[in-house]
Amino acid sequence: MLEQLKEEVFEANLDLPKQGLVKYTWGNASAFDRESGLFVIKPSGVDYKTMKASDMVVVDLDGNVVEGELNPSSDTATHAVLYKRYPELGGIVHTHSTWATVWAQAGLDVPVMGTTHADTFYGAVPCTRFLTQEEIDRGYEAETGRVIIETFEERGLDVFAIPGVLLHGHAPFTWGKDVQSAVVNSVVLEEVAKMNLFARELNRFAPELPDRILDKHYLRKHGGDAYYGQK
Ligand SMILES: O=C(CO)[C@@H](O)[C@@H](O)COP(=O)(O)O
Repeated sequence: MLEQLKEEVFEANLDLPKQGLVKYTWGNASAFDRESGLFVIKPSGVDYKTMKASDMVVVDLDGNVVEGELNPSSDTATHAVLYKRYPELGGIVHTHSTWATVWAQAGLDVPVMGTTHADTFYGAVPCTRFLTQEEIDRGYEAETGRVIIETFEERGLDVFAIPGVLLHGHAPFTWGKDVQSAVVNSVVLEEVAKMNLFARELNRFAPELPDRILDKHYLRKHGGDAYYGQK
C-alpha cells in the first residue's frame, strides 16, 4: 500500500542529513495521500544509515498505524493534526537544524531581511508560545500541532504563504505541496535563520526587507502572475 509514497518519504528523510539539517535521528518527514486519507512517516529512532523504504509506516489521521512493523515517529500526532486541519498539505518535515533552532530557543520570529527569505516565505516565520503543563499532559505531540495552528490563526497567517514555523524552545517544522518541497522549505529556513543572525551581528539595526521587495520576490515565484523559472 502506498509503495511509491514510501519511496518518496524514505528519500526525503535521507535528504535531511545530506542537507546538514539532521544529526543522528533528530528529525522526520512525512507525506499525505489525500485519496486514502493516510500518510506515510518514518519510523521512530531508526538510524538513517540502516533505514529502508519498507520501514516507512502508514498512519491514519488519528495517528493509528495502518501498515508497518515499526513504531512511527514520536512526532506522528503533530503531523496528523496538521494534515487534518490543512488537507491541502502534501508533506511535512521536522528537524533540529542548528540555525533555525537557535531562533526557536530565543523565542523569536525569523524576520524577512532578504530576498532569499522572500522567495519562499511571504512574511516572518513565526515562533509559537511554549506549551502549558495541561497541554503536555493532554498529549504533547498532538497539542504541538494545535499550538502551530493557533499561532497561524491568531496572527491571521496563511500556512501556504508561510510554509514553516518555530516551536518555542524546540525546533522548526516546515511543510509544502509534497514532501520534497517541505524539505526545500526546511533548507531555506535554515539558511535564512543563519543569514539573519549574521546580518544582525554585523549591524544590530539591520532593517527588515521593505514590503515592496518582499512582494516582488514572493509574487514573481508564486501565485497567478508568477514568471520565475520555466513554463
Ligand atoms: O524532537 C524530537 C526529539 O526532541 C524528535 O523530533 C526527533 O528526535 C525525531 O524523533 P523520531 O525519530 O521521529 O521519533
